[in-house]
Amino acid sequence: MAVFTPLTTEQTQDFLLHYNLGELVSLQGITAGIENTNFFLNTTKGEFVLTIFEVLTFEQLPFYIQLMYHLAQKGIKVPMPQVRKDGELIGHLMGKPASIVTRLSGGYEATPSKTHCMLAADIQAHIHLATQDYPLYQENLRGLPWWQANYPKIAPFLSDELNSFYQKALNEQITLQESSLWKSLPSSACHCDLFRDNVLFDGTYQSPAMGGVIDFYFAGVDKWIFDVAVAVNDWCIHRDTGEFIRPHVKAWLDAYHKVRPFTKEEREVWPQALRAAALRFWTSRLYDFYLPRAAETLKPHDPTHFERVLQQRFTGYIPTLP
Ligand SMILES: Nc1ncnc2c1ncn2[C@@H]1O[C@H](COP(=O)(O)OP(=O)(O)OP(=O)(O)O)[C@@H](O)[C@H]1O
Ligand SMILES: N[C@@H](CCO)C(=O)O
Repeated sequence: MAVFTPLTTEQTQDFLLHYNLGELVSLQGITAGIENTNFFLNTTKGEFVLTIFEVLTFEQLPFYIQLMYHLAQKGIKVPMPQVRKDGELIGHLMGKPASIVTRLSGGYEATPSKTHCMLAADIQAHIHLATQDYPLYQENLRGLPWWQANYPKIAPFLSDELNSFYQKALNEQITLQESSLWKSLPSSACHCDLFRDNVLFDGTYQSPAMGGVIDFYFAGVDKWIFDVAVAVNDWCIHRDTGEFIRPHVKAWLDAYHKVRPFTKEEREVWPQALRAAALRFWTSRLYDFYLPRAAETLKPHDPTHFERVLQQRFTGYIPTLP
């Protein structure tokens, strides 16, 4: 369903000529994604994923692809972009940018246990530490300025009650993110979309092992605490209510803290960071729901889910940081 750009055997073989990856063995379209065309690509040299970028441009891609390369080189389990014979990581295929990365093993876990949370938190903390010396800069393109720019487009679709709720949350973030406290928090290139479907696990449900983190295409420089908030708002909740599953969120925060200890300032802003993370996805989901892209054929994610998560982060249980 989501193979927007099909490829023939010959086109794939021609593209492979730009790499030292051996001969084509098989190519199979992946139907899961909604942004790009992805294929599992097997060659005589190994198993890879070939991506044709449907939305991101050639100029926008280096930040994301080099970031994966930077992390993979440091031994963090993320797809390793393959270097072409011309030394580049990105090429052209069917008039669109395209790359080949290593295929990670495992699958994503729809119902993560405490152990899955600990493994994902551990790799998140290692990613944060490892991007401190990443030289490319791009702010989180789905950060506060994006919410402010796009709220007026969404507002006409919302009830008065939801508009006041949205504005209350947005105003809190404007005050917070202008503060010297927020600006002083540790930051570097973050995944910014570390949801369950972007982490692969090997092993069994009872005894999982980290397969790796995928889909870095919302990555940007942001506060580490925001990235943690994004993750726990997805991994550690009851999906029907948005409430935290307390043992899961505790497991996440403890595992992260063991690798990269939280600071006093982060403890101070934590409840607001959780609301920032909920507002970020409520905004993008409202935007995609009411203002879908012209060519979009797939069902957008449910915005009311993040409305509930945000409500919970104002009135419900907030875990304390270790
Ligand atoms: N390097 C990889 N190794 C193993 N599997 C991968 C890899 N990259 C992608 N996949 C598989 O392809 C699926 C779709 O990939 P991805 O999530 O990146 O799609 P997308 O269209 O780029 O983004 P989105 O999830 O935002 O729609 C994943 O769920 C995963 O199963
Ligand atoms: N994780 C986002 C989708 C973008 O990958 C969401 O659930 O709204």
